[in-house]
Amino acid sequence: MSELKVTGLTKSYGATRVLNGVDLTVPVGITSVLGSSGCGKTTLLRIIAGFLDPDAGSVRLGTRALVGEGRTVPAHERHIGYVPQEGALFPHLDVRANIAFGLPRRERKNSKVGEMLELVELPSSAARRFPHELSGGQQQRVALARALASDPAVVLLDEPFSSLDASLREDTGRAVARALRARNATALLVTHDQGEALSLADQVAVMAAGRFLQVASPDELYLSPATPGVAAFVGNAVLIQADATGDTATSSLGVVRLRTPATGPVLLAIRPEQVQVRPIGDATGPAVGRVVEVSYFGHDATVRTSVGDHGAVVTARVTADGVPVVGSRVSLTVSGAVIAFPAGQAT
Ligand SMILES: Nc1ncnc2c1ncn2[C@@H]1O[C@H](COP(=O)(O)OP(=O)(O)OP(=O)(O)O)[C@@H](O)[C@H]1O
Repeated sequence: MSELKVTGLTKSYGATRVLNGVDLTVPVGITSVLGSSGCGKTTLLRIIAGFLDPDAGSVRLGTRALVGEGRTVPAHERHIGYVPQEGALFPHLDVRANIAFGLPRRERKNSKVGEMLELVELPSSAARRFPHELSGGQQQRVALARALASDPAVVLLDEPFSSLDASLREDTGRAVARALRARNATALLVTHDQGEALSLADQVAVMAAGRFLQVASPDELYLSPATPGVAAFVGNAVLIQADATGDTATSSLGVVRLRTPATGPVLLAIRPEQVQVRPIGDATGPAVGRVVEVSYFGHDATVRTSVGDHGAVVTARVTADGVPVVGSRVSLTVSGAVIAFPAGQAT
């Protein structure tokens, strides 16, 4: 499959600008576009697929311009597979006919359908079933099989797991990623779920307000966020003002160790797993907070506490046996080295 390159894409709906000069290179592998609702992810995919024209900019596939540079290739000539959120399958056709739909007549033979079912880890017996006889996860696997059957140059997946429940979402996501990798696909996976983006993709592009804040591998994105906004969005860091003097900074959570030395006003990005919560009196730490909300997940829980005179809310992740009561006062300590951004850096 080929590399997809998007350059300077701009798109407005009426007076509202939705894409603001977007640049992105999608190499072979899985690239995830991660962003909150309404930031322009689907608009980007629809332009790449050819369902929508940009106001400016270009999309290239390998050496071929798909749009921009004076030409517009129609959607059906772009060799792009599209997997939408849900409801992609034709309800009156069985799985075999759904998968074969995009194939030239001479290729609509059993072996190709069987090969695609095997690729997406469905039994060959699924071929005779109709979409309403499949689970949501199985339907999405068939939708991917249909998109891949015609050997597209690029596969676009628009929140393909968002209608599935949590456990099915994880299993289906892994199966889809395995199938894409087995085909050596160039895939663009749109999601607003950071866990999905970080766990499935080779490259993650974080989008906000019609532009990319950072494009990096999952671990680089998590460990070295480019801006406070990326740190807050990926990994749910709390941003706290502090005063840095070299290796440490003084904040409302006490003196914390910095990942890289800094001097003067900084914005700390503190992740929930870095905040230790203990009952007051049990080795009280440098800061005291009041528990305002607890979300219990079983394997762990997140505890939101209000700290200091201005009531800054700090989130901590605690083990299931260490969950404090809402309204109680707790001692807070930050462990490990913390990421610091210069105060005033754009988000
Ligand atoms: N055809 C349209 N006409 C006018 N505004 C539109 C149109 N399509 C989308 N928008 C607006 O453009 C913005 C971006 O929409 P888009 O669907 O690209 O976002 P998204 O990131 O995919 O959101 P979601 O995750 O909720 O699907 C939104 O504010 C949306 O309301």
